[in-house]
Amino acid sequence: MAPQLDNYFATVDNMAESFIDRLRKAVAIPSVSADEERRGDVVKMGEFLATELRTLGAEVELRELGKQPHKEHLDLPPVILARYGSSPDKRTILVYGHYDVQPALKEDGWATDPFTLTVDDKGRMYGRGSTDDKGPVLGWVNAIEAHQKAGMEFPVNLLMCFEGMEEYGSEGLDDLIVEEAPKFFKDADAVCISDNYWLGTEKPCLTYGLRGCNYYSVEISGPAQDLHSGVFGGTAHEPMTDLVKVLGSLVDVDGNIAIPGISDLVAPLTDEEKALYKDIAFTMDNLYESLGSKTGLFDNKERTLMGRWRFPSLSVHGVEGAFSAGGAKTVIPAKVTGKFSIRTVPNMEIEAVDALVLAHINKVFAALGSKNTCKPYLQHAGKWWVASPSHWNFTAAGKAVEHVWGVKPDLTREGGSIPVTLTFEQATGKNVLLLPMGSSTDAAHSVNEKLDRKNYVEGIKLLGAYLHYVADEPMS
Ligand SMILES: C[C@H](N)C(=O)N[C@@H](Cc1c[nH]cn1)C(=O)O
Ligand SMILES: [Zn+2]
Ligand SMILES: [Zn+2]
Repeated sequence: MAPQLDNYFATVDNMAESFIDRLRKAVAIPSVSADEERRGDVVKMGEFLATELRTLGAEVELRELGKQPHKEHLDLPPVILARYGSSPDKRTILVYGHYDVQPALKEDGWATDPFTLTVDDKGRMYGRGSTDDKGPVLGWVNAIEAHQKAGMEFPVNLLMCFEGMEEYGSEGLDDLIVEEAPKFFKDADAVCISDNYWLGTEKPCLTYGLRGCNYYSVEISGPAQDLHSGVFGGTAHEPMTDLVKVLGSLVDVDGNIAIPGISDLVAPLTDEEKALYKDIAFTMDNLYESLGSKTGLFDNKERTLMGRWRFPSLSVHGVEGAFSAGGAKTVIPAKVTGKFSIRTVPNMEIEAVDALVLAHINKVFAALGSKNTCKPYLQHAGKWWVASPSHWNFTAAGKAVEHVWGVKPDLTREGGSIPVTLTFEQATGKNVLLLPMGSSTDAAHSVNEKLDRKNYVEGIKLLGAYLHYVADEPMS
């Protein structure tokens, strides 16, 4: 019999404004993990979350992780470990999320201040972190509060692990998960992560795979300081010119990775797997809507989905130290650092990819015959993850989606990365489910990131409903 959730749903609807207010407070804390200057705000956001949870009666610990690797002057932000309920008669679900966000500046092209939650007349709630991942993290907090307000018993024991470095490769968290697997996480029966997105705007999904990410810096230096290009142009090897050649050697315009040996690491596509793509509710128009253009690499949905989920990709992100302002400064930058990443898929191992990338860059640079110095290095890495969706954790989530949204969810993989997903699976030995709240048009990591009010409110219902179905599901 389906759990009786009408009271819970009505309470969530009644509390919607206060839940939006909680998100507004969270978005106002610019917890950008990649920005050293914002480290205090990342800590503040962790403390905000801890206070919200304590107020609701959860037991909360702030775990320090020590210094940030390669940046020893910086303390890593704390991991929030929390427990709500400890009944031996209930199942225990471990949820993970992150309270840090990607960088955001108004001048990047935001229509509104990125750290002021701005709700438009269509219920689109704009703000950095709204969908990635403050909305979903607060979804768990809100689900606890709505149960209390509704006078309903919470259906499971909830363990929570919220980190503040996910957008910077989850520095330090792997070790904590491994250490706590037999301690704080020992009662967990399954794991749930809400930190990805639907494929489109209408149909919810459950996600059973993620790509990994090897993130690189290539530092090229030569002159002792920036130079006047009129005085020194034509007399010295220029770091930026070298870097453009190196970056240009990595990938072609059709998205093919040009590093020798990379494609040999990719697991071959089977006929069985190929057949999965046609039934997924996704159209080329979904892609164009998310892109805001028609500049897709492929003209059909199957190949597009494969490009996102099951083949690697290489993206060039930026150049530190290069002239980037408006105007026409005639400078030769003395030192430039190119940033690029490779999204990895089965069976690409971090170390194997790394060896090929470094060998390729060193070879390309050597062939330039430049007297500058080139230093490529792996900045951070996370492994890909693919799980089995044939588990009661997924069955319960599927029923919850049908109850809340009235439709069976698609089973999807995700092109992005959540580095600790595999660690949770391996360290706890439990099934991991990704249960997204936001949609394909949310523009995570981009300008004008948003979460639709409907996805937030129904998402809070969904997280709560999932826990009820989990409580009812027979162990398989
Ligand atoms: C999918 C998740 N919400 C996310 O955005 N993950 C980041 C994590 C990351 C950062 N560096 C490497 N991985 C992403 O996929 O970019
Ligand atoms: Zn993100
Ligand atoms: Zn995220």
